[in-house]
Amino acid sequence: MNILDTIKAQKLKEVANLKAQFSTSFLEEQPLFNSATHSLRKAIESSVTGGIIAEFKRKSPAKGNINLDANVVEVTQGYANAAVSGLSVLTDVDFFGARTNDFELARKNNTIPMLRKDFMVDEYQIIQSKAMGADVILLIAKILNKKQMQSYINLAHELGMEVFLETQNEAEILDNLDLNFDLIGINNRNLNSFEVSVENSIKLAQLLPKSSNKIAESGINSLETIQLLQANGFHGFLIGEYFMKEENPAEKCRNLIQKLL
Ligand SMILES: O=P(O)(O)OC[C@@H](O)[C@@H](O)c1c[nH]c2ccccc12
Repeated sequence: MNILDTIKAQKLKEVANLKAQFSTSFLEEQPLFNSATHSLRKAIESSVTGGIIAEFKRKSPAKGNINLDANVVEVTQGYANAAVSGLSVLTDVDFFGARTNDFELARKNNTIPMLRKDFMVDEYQIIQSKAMGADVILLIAKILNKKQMQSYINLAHELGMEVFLETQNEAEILDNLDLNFDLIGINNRNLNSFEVSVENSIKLAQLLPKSSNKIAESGINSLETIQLLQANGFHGFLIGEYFMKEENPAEKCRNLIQKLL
């Protein structure tokens, strides 16, 4: 089994356990469930600081341990103070080392748009995302069929959240362009082989309409790469490891943004 199938199988089990513990009406009673959301799309469109979405990630299947002991409040507040457009916070425990309260702690201490980074395979997780205070959910085209994506998008929108659609190849883009997602990410990293190719993302970006909000994801580790991606129509940049591998991730982020100004 490849890694994505392994993660997906694990997620389905995790969701079944959660459903048995917490009903959706319990989730809907959570204080954050009814809180107002913040638009990541608008934050990126109006950004004067480069449209960075900074990620909080302790480890990953691709890179192993990155920064296991990082303090989620310190790092995410530091990112926000560096004037990023949004935060991406991993919530997967098994493969990405998230602690169960990372997202909630980040949410309670930040007001900028927050993307819940996880593998959505069930509507339950969309409701759970809203209860956590997420502004945006991630849908990964590679692990969902079109019917699922459409219904998850509708539900997210009903709950006032935006949808970030992640794609990685030509078919995933062309087959899904008619969906009403809010932001579209092109992942430089193939989630099965872990191979990173910025050139692949640049080529794929040409398939997207001008009006779409294009985000380049993964393996971004230099000012030059961002400038090359900007010149090829990308508006936003999702960056994790480049910041998180430092003892002070927010400082690294601040330094990069200063160079982008
Ligand atoms: O740490 P990087 O290489 O800067 O990548 C960030 C982000 O793109 C990556 O974490 C990611 C992209 N798509 C995902 C889907 C699930 C989990 C994680 C991801």
